[in-house]
Amino acid sequence: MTKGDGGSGGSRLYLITPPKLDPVAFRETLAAALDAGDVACLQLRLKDASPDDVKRAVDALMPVAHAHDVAFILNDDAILAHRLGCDGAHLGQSDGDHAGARMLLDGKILGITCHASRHLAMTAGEQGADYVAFGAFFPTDTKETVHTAGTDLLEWWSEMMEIPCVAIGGIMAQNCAPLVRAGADFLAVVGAVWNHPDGAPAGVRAMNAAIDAA
Ligand SMILES: Cc1ncc(COP(=O)(O)OP(=O)(O)O)c(N)n1
Ligand SMILES: Cc1nc(C(=O)O)sc1CCOP(=O)(O)O
Ligand SMILES: [Mg+2]
Repeated sequence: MTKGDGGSGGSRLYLITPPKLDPVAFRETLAAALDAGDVACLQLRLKDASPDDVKRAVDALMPVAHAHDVAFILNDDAILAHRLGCDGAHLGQSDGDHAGARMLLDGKILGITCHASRHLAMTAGEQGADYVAFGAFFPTDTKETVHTAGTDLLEWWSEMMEIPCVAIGGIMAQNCAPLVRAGADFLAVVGAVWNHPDGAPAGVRAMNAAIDAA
């Protein structure tokens, strides 16, 4: 993950899967979304799935991501990400030992959730995170959120640090401009793409157009 070089503000799209999916049926949906425009990486985020289910999803979806030159990141589990040959893992504050994950994922991507905390972000950077994620920026139906982040955090981080930052939480084409301008390297979205009324490809196009226009 390098600092954004996407749209005018430098942000790129970070796509996260819906929390439940049928891997085989979802292959085509994903391919159509990735055909529609620039996506830097795809995070497989299946909640309450067994390791076997996650493996089936990785086997079905990682080749689609790679065919589109999109990095494939597994949520929540660094050991499984390593075992399944993913390009990296995204870990929250309750998803195990970050320093151990850093060693295991040598040469791979490690992203860490930092909520709205400068302290957590500094610690993640010291532990070798390839990106830090701040959120939630806006209300979201995708997940119950406790923390609220503001654009000051993105400005502070991007002025001070070379490590890329990801903004997440309720981000849509209509509200993303301030995040782009504040220095978010990546905008992570679920609903803006998968719940777009005109379908996921329209969601990807709308997000990229909004990033370019910011
Ligand atoms: C890019 C990105 N940022 C934040 C999160 C949230 O991670 P976490 O706090 O572990 O919560 P869950 O996603 O596991 O519910 C994320 N997944 N991706
Ligand atoms: C998975 C996740 N993590 C968040 C955080 O604040 O850490 S918000 C969130 C949900 C993102 O989905 P949507 O783009 O639909 O709001
Ligand atoms: Mg997690």
